[in-house]
Amino acid sequence: MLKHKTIAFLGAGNMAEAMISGMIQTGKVPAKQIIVTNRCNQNRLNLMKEKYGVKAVPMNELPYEEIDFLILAMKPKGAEETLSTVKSLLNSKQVVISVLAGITTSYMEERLNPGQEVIRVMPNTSSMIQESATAMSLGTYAKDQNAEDVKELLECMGKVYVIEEDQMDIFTGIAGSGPAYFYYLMEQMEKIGKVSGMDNEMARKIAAQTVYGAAKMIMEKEETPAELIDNIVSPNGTTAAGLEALKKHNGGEAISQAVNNAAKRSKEISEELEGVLV
Ligand SMILES: NC(=O)C1=CN([C@@H]2O[C@H](COP(=O)(O)OP(=O)(O)OC[C@H]3O[C@@H](n4cnc5c(N)ncnc54)[C@H](OP(=O)(O)O)[C@@H]3O)[C@@H](O)[C@H]2O)C=CC1
Ligand SMILES: O=C(O)[C@@H]1CCC=N1
Repeated sequence: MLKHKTIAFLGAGNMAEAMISGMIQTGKVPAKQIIVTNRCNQNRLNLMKEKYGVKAVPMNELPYEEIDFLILAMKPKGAEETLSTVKSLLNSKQVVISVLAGITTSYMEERLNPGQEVIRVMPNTSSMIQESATAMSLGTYAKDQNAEDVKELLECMGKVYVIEEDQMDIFTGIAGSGPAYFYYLMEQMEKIGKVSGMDNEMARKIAAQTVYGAAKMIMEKEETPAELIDNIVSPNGTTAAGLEALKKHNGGEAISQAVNNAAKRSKEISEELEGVLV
């Protein structure tokens, strides 16, 4: 089905590129069926065209009548203006998909024509290599067939989880922002490796392989994280010493706070844009 769909991105930034990269790699969506636009950065559009073979056009040349799925991929603060612009350009068969943090389906529905299908999505930048953990929540009017097609589209970018929209903030805290926490962690590992005399490229690869292996164990084995930790810890050994330092420096609390703070910010964005004081 996807090969007959035309998908347009309003926004040509990091997230749009990661999603396009994932889509193209599967071969399920022909590059010529993908259109990308932005407000002003022509260099960026040229790059998307050259790198992925997609169509890249100025905003005023976007062929709305050809579009099946319109993906909003600009910053959340641009949502209001964009929705009011596209409202009169869309027909009732087109689906609006938003990847914007904090923008709720009801926010979109209130600003579009009655009955317009909307789907809220939260991918992450690992879409680039088809390893995103992506959430989707359906708006009031999303039809089953379109929801299935959008899920198939998102599966080009990795794993997809259909969730209730009230879980979207916490999902954003864990998975939308999550890659950044692991990059941060790996950056610290690389730094300390370097301080101890290790080549930093080598330390980076070693840290990444370690995180990758640990993630793969969780994905492929039945054991819980606690059981997997148990398999590593020797009494009075190196891991016990490492974990003791993590606990002493509130490592667990730091992670919880990071996720919570991101989730809180997602909720705040919704409230700010709805005009509710926070
Ligand atoms: N980066 C990430 O990891 C994730 C991001 N998101 C969401 O994705 C969205 C985009 O983030 P990201 O790609 O990182 O941001 P970027 O700043 O990299 O890209 C934003 C893009 O939107 C364009 N743009 C801005 N305003 C408009 C507009 N009104 N109409 C069309 N295009 C516009 C910009 O170009 P120009 O200025 O030329 O218009 C630019 O190409 C955000 O809403 C974010 O919440 C969601 C999940 C993960
Ligand atoms: O930082 C942000 O707001 C966006 C949403 C999730 C990841 N990046």
